[in-house]
Amino acid sequence: MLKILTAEQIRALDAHTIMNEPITSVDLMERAGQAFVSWFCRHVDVVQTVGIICGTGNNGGDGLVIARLLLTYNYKVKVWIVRGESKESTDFTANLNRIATKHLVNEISNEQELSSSDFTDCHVLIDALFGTGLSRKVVGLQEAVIKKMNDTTAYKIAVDVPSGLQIDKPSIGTIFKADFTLTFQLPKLAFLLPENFQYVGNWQVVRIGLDKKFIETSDTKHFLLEKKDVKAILKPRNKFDHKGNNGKALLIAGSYGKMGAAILAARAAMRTGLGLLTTHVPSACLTIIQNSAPESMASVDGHEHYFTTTPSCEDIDAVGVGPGIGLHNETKRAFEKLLQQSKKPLVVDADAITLLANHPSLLLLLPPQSILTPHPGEFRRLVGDWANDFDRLEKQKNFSKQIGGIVVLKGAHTSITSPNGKVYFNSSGNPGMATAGSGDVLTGMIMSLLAQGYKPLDAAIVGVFLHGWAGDLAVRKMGEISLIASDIIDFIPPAYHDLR
Ligand SMILES: NC(=O)C1=CN([C@@H]2O[C@H](COP(=O)(O)OP(=O)(O)OC[C@H]3O[C@@H](n4cnc5c(N)ncnc54)[C@H](O)[C@@H]3O)[C@@H](O)[C@H]2O)[C@@H](O)CC1
Ligand SMILES: [K+]
Repeated sequence: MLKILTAEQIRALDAHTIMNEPITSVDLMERAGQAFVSWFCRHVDVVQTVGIICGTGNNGGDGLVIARLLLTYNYKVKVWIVRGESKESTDFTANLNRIATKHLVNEISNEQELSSSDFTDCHVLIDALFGTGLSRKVVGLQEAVIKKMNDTTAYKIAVDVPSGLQIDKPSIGTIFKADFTLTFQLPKLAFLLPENFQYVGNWQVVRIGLDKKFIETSDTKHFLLEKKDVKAILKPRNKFDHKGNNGKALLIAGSYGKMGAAILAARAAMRTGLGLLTTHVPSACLTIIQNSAPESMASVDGHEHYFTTTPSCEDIDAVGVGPGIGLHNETKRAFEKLLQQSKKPLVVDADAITLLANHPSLLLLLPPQSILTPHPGEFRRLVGDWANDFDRLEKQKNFSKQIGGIVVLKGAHTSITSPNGKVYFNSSGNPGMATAGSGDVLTGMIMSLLAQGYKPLDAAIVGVFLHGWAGDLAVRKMGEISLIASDIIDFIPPAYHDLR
């Protein structure tokens, strides 16, 4: 699990590494520059002209290291130093002195120099204006430089952080729009929020050897999940296992015309390793579920077309409710009865979430540790609108606390919040998974894991990561455009295989 630290914590981490490794700050800067260049040389052809725009702080210092190293690898490099009110940092100055080919370095100290600076013949632009030291909105000359960079057609790469982006709070003003951000040592919170994708682009972490112990002891509530975290949670199968001890689940899903949701969730639950599944369906839909998910038993509702009669949860390890059930009054009443009789955590999705939003008194009936899996639209119905994605995250944390349960807010980097305020961001998955039924598959998977005895938070973490990983395997064969929800189910087995 990668910890996500604030800008202040990262500054302390840098300082601690310099003191304790020990390493001089200029050598640490060299290491950061080398890490950047090692990635760069593997991804950018040497025939490309590279423009590097540097501030006069340490981010700019990184830019100068990168310039010097790229020159040794025979890239055609042009450097622009943007001068503002801030003084040169010591390591910036040291690295400026190390550049032998001074004629490649241009200065931008005023609007006039900016207008005569031509970035247009650069194939690649590297932004080293501001990094984690940004403390306020970018204005004046620096803002004009960022705008000019954004206006070019060059492939844009940010060093550590796109200039103008605050890493741990909402940003205002002009921000560099990177196609790619190579960030040092740890992921940054802002990178995980949808509103910042336009600035951060795709991103990757490169390690620069910052102090591991300091990171381990740093306090944070934000984490990025890695494959090895999920591997560590997975339970092995036992030689003497039988279907009875691999979990019994009850899925309440589907209605007339929306049976696909039930089928996808049921099939995903079985592929995720469930022992026994009962799917509760309207009477007119019995044949559909029996034909499409033969591994599931069926429980038949009193109504032909939608959920009205609450099945018994006795002897059931986990219940999943919501996909495709609709919003009828009788469905609301049956759902309410289900909540009243449930003693164990439930997995609540889709229409069941909308019922909770439409009838907030139902929230009080949710068993503790229940898992809600809203998409942003459903989440908005639950908590109202948000001012920005940091605010959305706060609302998600507060809502988890309020219901004493786990909220899985779906999207790229799905966030999983637990009542103790911790947030786990997913690192698997791809845009191909933004397709009808993908959420139903996730519900089936999480319900399956919960029934198999995973703790609710673990069921959510494993379910979300495995779902994304299956999607990542599926996309290689199917492509982003053609991928459909059933493909995700088909790739659960190799995804499990990869994680074992
Ligand atoms: N400190 C270290 O040991 C290391 C730092 N590294 C690099 O250093 C960066 C952080 O460097 P700095 O702390 O020097 O800060 P930056 O280089 O991000 O910013 C430089 C300075 O600009 C000023 N400033 C902030 N916001 C401004 C604004 N809106 N308009 C005008 N001026 C503004 C501040 O005085 C700030 O210190 C990291 O992002 C990373 O790239 C790396 O070299 C790794 C090691
Ligand atoms: K930058």
